[in-house]
Amino acid sequence: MIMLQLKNASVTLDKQLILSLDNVALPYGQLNVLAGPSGAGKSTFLHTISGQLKPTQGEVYWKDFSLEGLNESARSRWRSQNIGFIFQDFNLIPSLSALDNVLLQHSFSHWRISDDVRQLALALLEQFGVPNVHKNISQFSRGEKQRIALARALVGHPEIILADEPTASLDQENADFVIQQLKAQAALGKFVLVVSHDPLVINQAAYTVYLERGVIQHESMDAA
Ligand SMILES: Nc1ncnc2c1ncn2[C@@H]1O[C@H](COP(=O)(O)OP(=O)(O)OP(=O)(O)O)[C@@H](O)[C@H]1O
Repeated sequence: MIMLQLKNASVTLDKQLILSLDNVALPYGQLNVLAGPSGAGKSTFLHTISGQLKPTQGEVYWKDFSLEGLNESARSRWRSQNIGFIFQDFNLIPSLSALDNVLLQHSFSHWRISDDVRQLALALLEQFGVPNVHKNISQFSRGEKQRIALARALVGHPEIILADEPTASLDQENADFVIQQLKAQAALGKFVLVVSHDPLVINQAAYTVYLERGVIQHESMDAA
């Protein structure tokens, strides 16, 4: 059941202790939320568990697998094969179409995009209600952009989904849509962790970790 584990892990940047985590254990199969005030270390936490940042002390375990022994390029490969990311500001390429944005990662890592991947990208965009997938990103609404970003995050079948404030720039209807999709992914057995201040998200979480000044203040389990 436990997917992510950190024990006695810390991150020091510029001689400042940014994260100090005695014991973090988060399960897959449910919506996990990381909350806390600005500057608490939430983004640093995401960077650490995704291997973009090596902890100064301690190790990150995904199931029994530690990122510790991997060099930077191996960690980067592991990340692109295992993690789907969703961001507050979508991080889409404005000059590309919706479909090309969803396929972009694959076009970097494969010399040719297979028909299966293209079909999956089209199916996800359709499932998420994105009209006219050949239109340029700049012509989509914010809600549609986050749906495109969701499709991009899921097209590689990642086992881990990390979202950084995914609802912060959306209206309630679109925010709800994103939360429901993330919950549905968790229900499929994936590991889902969302960084969020949004009460809409926190209310839907099965498990919330509150971080303050780099330390976990409390954790709460919900019946949601
Ligand atoms: N590269 C760095 N060097 C030094 N300090 C850093 C670095 N990156 C982040 N910090 C500091 O680490 C602390 C935590 O930053 P982080 O971005 O993880 O917080 P956060 O909880 O995600 O904040 P926000 O909600 O505002 O995005 C902040 O005090 C920040 O200034």
